[in-house]
Amino acid sequence: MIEVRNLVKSYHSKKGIVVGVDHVSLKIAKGEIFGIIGYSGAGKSSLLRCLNLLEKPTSGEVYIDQVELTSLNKSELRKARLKIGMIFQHFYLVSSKTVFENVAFALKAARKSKTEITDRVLWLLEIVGLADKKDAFPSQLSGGQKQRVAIARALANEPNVLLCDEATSALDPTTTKAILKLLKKINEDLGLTIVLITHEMEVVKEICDKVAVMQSGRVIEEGTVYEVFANPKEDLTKEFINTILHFGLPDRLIANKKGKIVKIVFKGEVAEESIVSDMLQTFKIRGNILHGKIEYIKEVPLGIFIMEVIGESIEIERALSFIKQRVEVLEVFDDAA
Ligand SMILES: Nc1ncnc2c1ncn2[C@@H]1O[C@H](COP(=O)(O)OP(=O)(O)OP(=O)(O)O)[C@@H](O)[C@H]1O
Repeated sequence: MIEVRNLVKSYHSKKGIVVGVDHVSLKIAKGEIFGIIGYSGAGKSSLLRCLNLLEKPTSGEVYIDQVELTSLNKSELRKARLKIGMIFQHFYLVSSKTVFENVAFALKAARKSKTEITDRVLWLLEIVGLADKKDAFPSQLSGGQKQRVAIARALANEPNVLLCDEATSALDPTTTKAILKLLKKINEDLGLTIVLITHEMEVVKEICDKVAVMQSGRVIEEGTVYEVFANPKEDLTKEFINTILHFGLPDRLIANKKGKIVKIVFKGEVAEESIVSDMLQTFKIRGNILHGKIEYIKEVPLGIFIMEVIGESIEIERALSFIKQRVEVLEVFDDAA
């Protein structure tokens, strides 16, 4: 339902031309929550803003529901944009207007009747859990409540797509969780496609179905969140995953290792089986678990273990091939973790 083909966005700056987005192609299915992760300057905002043409792409195409946005005239684009909601890190509420008026404003622009507006605003405030704050002003709200108002406003015109620009980056971890839960609920209840950009892997793990990793304007890795967590290919992706799985080993352990250090990833139900203990009983080896964790990504278990396997080389080889037949990812570290 969203497709980006060969998108380029470059800027003219004093230092010359800066390429924000460098030939990106992506497909995002209807009803999906799609995360785009990257460090500052990777091109996430530029890409997101090209999806509703807040930024005009330098070249390439943007399709939303088969409509190519860059080919629309001004009034067609205005109409198309009503179906693409957007929320931001800093909320951008109008401080002189109440919560009700902030949400109603978006509907007034779409020329709805007064009763229609009242009914819809009250319904939206109910959805975001702020019915009791309708007469409050933004200054009287917490950050999480402000973002809820912004979400209600973004949903005012029944969009099919919601773009989230670092929507939880200004919030504390508990409020972040609550806002992500609300986004998930909206995604499920209203069938909304959500594209979010973030620099936090936790946000991706919490609600995204798919993720694209950006670096220097390019998408360097892409896939389902589960697969990317289970088997990251690029160093940057591994770095992001490490921020929540913390699998770095102390240098001291690596320097003093007696056997082989291996990383074993168990996917799905395999994570709950006793493969490691079977291996230890079957072969003449000893194993020290250095790190072990079972993560649940959308309730599907993903087990990641790092262990030192000690014994005769031939026995270690046999043990590892035993494991290899039962799991999809087995990495052997010789000198580094
Ligand atoms: N209006 C602009 N003029 C000049 N260069 C820009 C402009 N907007 C973005 N850039 C440059 O494009 C590149 C990508 O920026 P972008 O803001 O899209 O990255 P980002 O991943 O969203 O980072 P951040 O999270 O810091 O916003 C950067 O090198 C940035 O300096």
